[in-house]
Amino acid sequence: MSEFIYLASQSPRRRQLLEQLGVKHELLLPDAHEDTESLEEPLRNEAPAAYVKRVTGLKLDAALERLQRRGLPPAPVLCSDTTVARGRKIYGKPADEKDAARMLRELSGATHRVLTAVAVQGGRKRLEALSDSRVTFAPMTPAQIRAYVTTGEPMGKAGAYAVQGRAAAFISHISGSYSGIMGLPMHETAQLLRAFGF
Ligand SMILES: Cc1cn([C@H]2C[C@H](O)[C@@H](COP(=O)(O)OP(=O)(O)OP(=O)(O)O)O2)c(=O)[nH]c1=O
Repeated sequence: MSEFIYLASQSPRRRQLLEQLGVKHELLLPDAHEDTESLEEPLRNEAPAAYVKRVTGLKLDAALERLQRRGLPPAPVLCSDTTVARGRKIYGKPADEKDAARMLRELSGATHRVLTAVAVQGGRKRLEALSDSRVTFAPMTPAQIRAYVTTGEPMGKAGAYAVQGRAAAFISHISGSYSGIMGLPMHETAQLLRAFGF
């Protein structure tokens, strides 16, 4: 039985949340030449839940390949992906500030879903979980959206906001998993890791 897991994620939120669970982990980050962006391209008409699960699987495949290539000691590998969705529309990480403002305009005054898939593989065993939450944004004025985008917080975040940051001021209601919205659902992750003996 392994003493630690590999966290294959560049997200500081995921690292922080895994630390909160008290699980010993090492980062398994991509090489400079690895193309991680293209893994996150949605297929045409792909439903959000199918999308987030598929991307998580691709991240995990890439991470396992990396582990082999580097000849690192074996241990379970954990990957995750978060996406925001309204109906079938998928909101990933904004390309730039303009894109962030567009997303926030569309999310303002409405309820959307935040889906986070987690997958762990150890040996040949692969287990997956999906966290599905709902977040309601109060109406935001154009000036509020501009000011929020200027903080830089939306960049690198699905749906162009951070529940754990200043966007909290605009969130009137949440149902589901706060940690899942932030990027790693603690309950589901703990359950998966328990199945690997943690
Ligand atoms: C909705 C929301 C997302 N996010 C973040 C979590 C994820 O880091 C990011 C979604 O992008 P992801 O593609 O899920 O993850 P990532 O590219 O940051 O990291 P990696 O693929 O290496 O694991 O959005 C928040 O921090 N707060 C929020 O409220």
